[in-house]
Amino acid sequence: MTASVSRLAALANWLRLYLARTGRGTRVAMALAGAVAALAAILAAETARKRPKYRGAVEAPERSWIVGHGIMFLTTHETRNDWAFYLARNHLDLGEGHTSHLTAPFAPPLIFTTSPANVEHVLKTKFDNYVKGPVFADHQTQLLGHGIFNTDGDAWRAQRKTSSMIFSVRNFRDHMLHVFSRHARVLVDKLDTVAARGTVVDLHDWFHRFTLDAFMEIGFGTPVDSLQADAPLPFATAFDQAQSITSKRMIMGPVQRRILEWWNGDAKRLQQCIKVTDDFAYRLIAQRRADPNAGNAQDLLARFLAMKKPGSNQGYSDEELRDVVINFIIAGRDTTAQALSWAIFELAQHPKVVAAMREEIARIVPTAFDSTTDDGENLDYDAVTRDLVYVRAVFSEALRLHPSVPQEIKFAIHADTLPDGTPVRAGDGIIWSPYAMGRLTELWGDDALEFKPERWIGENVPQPGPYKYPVFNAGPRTCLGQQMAYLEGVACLVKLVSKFEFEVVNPDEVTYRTALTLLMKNGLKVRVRRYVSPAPVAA
Ligand code: HEM
Repeated sequence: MTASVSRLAALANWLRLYLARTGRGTRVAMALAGAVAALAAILAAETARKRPKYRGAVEAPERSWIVGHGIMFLTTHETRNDWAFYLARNHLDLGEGHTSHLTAPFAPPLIFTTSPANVEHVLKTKFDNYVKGPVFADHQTQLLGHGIFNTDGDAWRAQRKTSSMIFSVRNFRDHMLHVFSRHARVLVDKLDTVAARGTVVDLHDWFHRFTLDAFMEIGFGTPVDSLQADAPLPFATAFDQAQSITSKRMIMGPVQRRILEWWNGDAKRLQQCIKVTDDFAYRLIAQRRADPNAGNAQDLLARFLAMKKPGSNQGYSDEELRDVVINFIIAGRDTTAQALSWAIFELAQHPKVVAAMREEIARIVPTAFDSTTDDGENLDYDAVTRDLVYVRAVFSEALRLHPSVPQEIKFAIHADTLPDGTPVRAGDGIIWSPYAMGRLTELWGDDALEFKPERWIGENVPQPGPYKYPVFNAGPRTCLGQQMAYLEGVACLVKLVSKFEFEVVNPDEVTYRTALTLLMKNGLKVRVRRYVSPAPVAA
């Protein structure tokens, strides 16, 4: 921002000196007016070209003359998800349904929907017609390369097949649960120390370190022990910043984003961040290639190292493995760390929910309250994956209001019609917002904005299904790690809630930073106290 202002000031100063020296004020003013008029005409024509010309295509509100929703896109970046909710709410209140059009000069034409039927159509029924495509690739390739989040077709299928091998029930039960429990134990010990001192900690940062440590072991067979370090790893800081910069591109055309990023310095910042994340990934790959025992390992990277590329006799190159590492760190670290952060944020404001969790934990895994035993290794798999119904509901409910992937986009290959009758042209982008969908009374009832795990529980309570609740995506590209996320999230919540009380010291500052995932912009600063469970009443 400051750089932009000083560039503008320098330009104005140069113009002032030039006019004073040459005495060409009138001619320059006329030329400038002509240039502004020409630019306005180009922008208006470009925006009009993107506008739907057929009946039944309703434009989203908040449209400006000449640039469509362009100004809204730019000015609402910081509050992107709430803007999506506002847009959906406003559109529904106007009686215009769940789907609207967004237009801006040089951006791809976009259809924004919160309709579960439309989401099902895009993610499952017409899966082959809706792809990540070249626009998404233009935005994300710098960071994600050709990893699983940023590919379609055979390249995606091959990566999905290889990576799905680690997500087996046997691996969950015999390996992952123990890894999560062990790293959660480190977190508990650290929290114990700060509870004794009464210091404030940023739990958001600690959760990212916890999930990174666990995933580095599970995914790449390489411990990093970042929870033990005094500060976040430089890699992690660079990674978060790179995500934030690339997510701004979501609604920009290629020319527009290049100019803007050059102007505001993001282009240079992104390059620097990617250098840090790449160095981290390449070091990891070199270590594994040099490890004589790597051949016996069963982790994700080991499987890719041992694999030949589809239709070829060659193994994956370092560049391709770099893409695997970066994509899976986003998948395995960020999403679950953020779900845990938002869950604790909600729990700190809902003591009755915490009491209900403790009641369930006391019934099903009572050893969790015992600080003298290392319950870490002993958490029961069936308890975590099946019996702790209320704790699981807390995790689902936190994700409903705060989905780790708050917004998604796919592009149409061929013209089509959505189930609600909205026509789609070839090349149109379809955006849906799990964040907005999770808050709509039309989908969740009058108490949609309340944090209420009870809504998930009960014999006759229908589960929402993945299209009304597309938090884990759905269809052939459904999240591969959903079960793993619940395993990690529930195990961690059991340990934390049975041992600590959390007071959020910056509740008014807690908000998201617009990025691919739902990072907390100012962290989650908490004061921690040891929870002492009441002594059992003698019968
Ligand atoms: C609360 C936690 C999680 C949430 C909310 C979540 C959500 C999602 C979403 C929305 C997608 C679709 C992204 C897209 O295509 O643009 C996705 C895909 C994926 N997720 Fe997760 N995820 C979570 C945890 C995990 C974990 C722990 C892993 C394990 C590594 C994982 C692995 C994946 C993979 C590999 C894909 C790509 C699937 C494909 O394109 O075929 N996720 N996830």
